[in-house]
Amino acid sequence: MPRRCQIPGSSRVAATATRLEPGAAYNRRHESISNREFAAVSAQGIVVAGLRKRYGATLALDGMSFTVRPGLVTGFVGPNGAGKSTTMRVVLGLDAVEEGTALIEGRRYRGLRHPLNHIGSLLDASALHPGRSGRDHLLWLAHSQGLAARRVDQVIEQVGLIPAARRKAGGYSLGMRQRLGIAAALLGDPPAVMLDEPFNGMDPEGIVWMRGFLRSLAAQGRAVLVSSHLMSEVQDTADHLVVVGRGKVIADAGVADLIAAASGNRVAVRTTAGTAAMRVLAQAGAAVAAVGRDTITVTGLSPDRIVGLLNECTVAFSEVSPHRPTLEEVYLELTREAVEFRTATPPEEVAR
Ligand SMILES: Nc1ncnc2c1ncn2[C@@H]1O[C@H](COP(=O)(O)OP(=O)(O)OP(=O)(O)O)[C@@H](O)[C@H]1O
Repeated sequence: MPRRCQIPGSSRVAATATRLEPGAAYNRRHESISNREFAAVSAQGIVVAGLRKRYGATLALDGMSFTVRPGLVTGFVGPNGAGKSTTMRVVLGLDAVEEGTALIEGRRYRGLRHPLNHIGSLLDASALHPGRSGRDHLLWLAHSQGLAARRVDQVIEQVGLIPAARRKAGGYSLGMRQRLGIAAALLGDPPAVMLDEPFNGMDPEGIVWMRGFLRSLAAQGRAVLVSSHLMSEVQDTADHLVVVGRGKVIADAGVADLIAAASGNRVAVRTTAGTAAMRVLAQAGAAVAAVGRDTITVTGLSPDRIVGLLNECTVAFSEVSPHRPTLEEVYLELTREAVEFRTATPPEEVAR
C-alpha cells in the first residue's frame, strides 16, 4: 500500500473553510472602470460616491460608493441595517450626508426640475392615502408633477393593476401596494428606477412577475437599482450585484463573476467515504472541508490528481468536479462579518 494511504485512524483532519476575501477579486471590475465609462454612467445612470452619514452614534454610511448602469438590473443586497435604505434616501435628497455625492444623470436630485422624468422610486409602498383609489392616487401624483393624465392609465396597465385601480388603496394587499408604488415610479417614464425591497409582501406569482418586470425595465435601457436582504429574490433578476455591509460596499461585480471568484480553485468530491478521502487528500497537502452529507471540497489539488490519489488508496467516490457555490452561499460568506443582528447561538453550540 502506498505510504500516503497508511494514515493512522486517529489522525485529525482540519476542516478548513475557505474564506472569501471581501474586496479584491470582486471589486476589480468596478475599480477598473475607465474614465470614459464613468462619464457615460454618470451621464445616464446613478452614481453614488463616498457617502458618509451618522445617526447619533450609528455610522449608517461609511464611504458608500457604486454606480448603477443603464440597461442592467443592479441588485443592492446586504443584511439588515447595512445602509441600503439610507443610501436610497440620500440619492433622492431626503437625507443629507456629511460627505460624498449622489448623482442621477450627472445631477443631484435637488437640481432636477422634473425629478419624475429622471428617476422613479419606491421607498415605502404604504405611503398613500387609504381613502383614495389607486387610480386617484396616481392622478394626484401626475397632476402635482405636471404629467398627462393618460400616462396614469398606461402605468396601471403596465403593472397589472387594472382590476383594482378604482378600489380604495387602503384595502390593497401589500403586493398590490407594491405594484401601485411601481406604477407611480414609472409615471414620468424615467431612465433610472430605484426600488427598496419591492418583493416584500409579494406572493410566489407576484415574485415571478416582479422578476420579469424588472428585467423588462432594464431591457428598455433603464438603470434599475433593486434592494433586498434576501438573495433568493434577486437571483435570476440581477445582472450585477452591489453587496453592502456596515455602510460600505463589500463586493461590486457581475453575478457570474462573483460566483466564479468565490469558487476559487475548489473541487467538489462526492463520496460516502468522506473521512478517509479527507485524510488522504489532506496528507497530500490539500485543504479539505466537509460541505454536505456526502460532499467534501478540496483546495490545492487538481481534479486529475484527486482522482489518482483516491483510486490509489481505494477510497470510493462517485464524482469529482469544480465546485460552484450558489449565489446564496457567496452572499452569506461575504456578509458573515457584516451582520448587525445575529441569531443567538444555540446552547449546545456554546457547550461544545
Ligand atoms: N432615522 C434613523 N435614525 C436613527 N438611525 C437610523 C435611522 N435610519 C437608519 N438608521 C440606522 O442606520 C443604519 C442603516 O439603516 P438602513 O435602514 O439604511 O439599513 P438597510 O440596509 O436598509 O436595512 P434593512 O434591510 O433592515 O431595511 C442602521 O443601523 C439603522 O438602525
